[in-house]
Amino acid sequence: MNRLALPMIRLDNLTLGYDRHPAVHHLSAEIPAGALVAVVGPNGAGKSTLLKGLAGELRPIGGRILLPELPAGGLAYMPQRGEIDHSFPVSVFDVVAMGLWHEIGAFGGVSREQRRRVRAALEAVGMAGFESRPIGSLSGGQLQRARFARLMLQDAPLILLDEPFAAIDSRTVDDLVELILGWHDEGRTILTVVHDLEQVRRHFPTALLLSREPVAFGPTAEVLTPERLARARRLSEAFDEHAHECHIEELTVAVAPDAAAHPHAHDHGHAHDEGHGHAHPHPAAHTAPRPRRGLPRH
Ligand SMILES: Nc1ncnc2c1ncn2[C@@H]1O[C@H](COP(=O)(O)OP(=O)(O)OP(=O)(O)O)[C@@H](O)[C@H]1O
Repeated sequence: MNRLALPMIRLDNLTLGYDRHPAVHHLSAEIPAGALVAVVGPNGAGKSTLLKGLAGELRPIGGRILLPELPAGGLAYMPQRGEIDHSFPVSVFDVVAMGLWHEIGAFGGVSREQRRRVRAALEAVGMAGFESRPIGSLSGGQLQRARFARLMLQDAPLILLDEPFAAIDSRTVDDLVELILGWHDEGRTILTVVHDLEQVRRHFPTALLLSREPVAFGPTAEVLTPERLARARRLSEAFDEHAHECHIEELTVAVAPDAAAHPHAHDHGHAHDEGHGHAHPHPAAHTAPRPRRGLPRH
């Protein structure tokens, strides 16, 4: 069977948001296993929110996230880089070794073989010799390399990266892009939030253009057209930040195989395949609680 034919991620009319205010909605898509997808869109488009939902950190307000091919512990998520406490007394080695947590558990020690793997991961990101350095002493680019090393140790088939190239030097960006392309060659499924559209055009075969709803999903050259980018900007400007969940009728029929119920969903013919009988919900996110009320505001 063609490995690329299997959906790694399936979104069914998904709505994600905060305090029941949608941040991104009407999102339906099938992302095949092995895809390398750039998630793009204007500020506030819902890109980070989508990744949080996929990572199980945010429960859907409506619709479903299905990860039919994902083994337990098979998802590695790298959120946006936050501030780090520079007085935090932990070494680069220890931070990177946290990538082995699913093997080691909360109280386990690191074996000789695992130490070797931590060192190999540091070497792969160009950080050999930095093992004993306090994490707080690293530059922004070095810290991002260390975070990539930690992610590598998770050895996950599904990788979610939120703005991994933000505020780092171009040499580091090039190295991190190479690592991502290597993971893609290994057959992993990768979703990366990227702001630089030139980078997306150069390196990412597939793009998902979001603007509070999906604008387009498919081959990058077909997604990043001037018309679609303009539409994304218009949608973003028109979005009502304070709207409650809308089109409740749609949300309650989210699992019905009726593409007409979510017309924005398949801009590039990524039609639903209702035949994946082995699909099981995401362990953390899955189905939304039943919507309580609807205010069809737009
Ligand atoms: N924790 C939160 N609580 C409430 N609202 C939030 C929260 N996080 C994000 N939002 C809102 O959700 C919407 C989508 O935000 P999100 O961070 O997903 O967008 P984004 O596309 O990643 O934006 P950017 O490119 O600026 O990082 C925005 O209106 C944002 O203000």
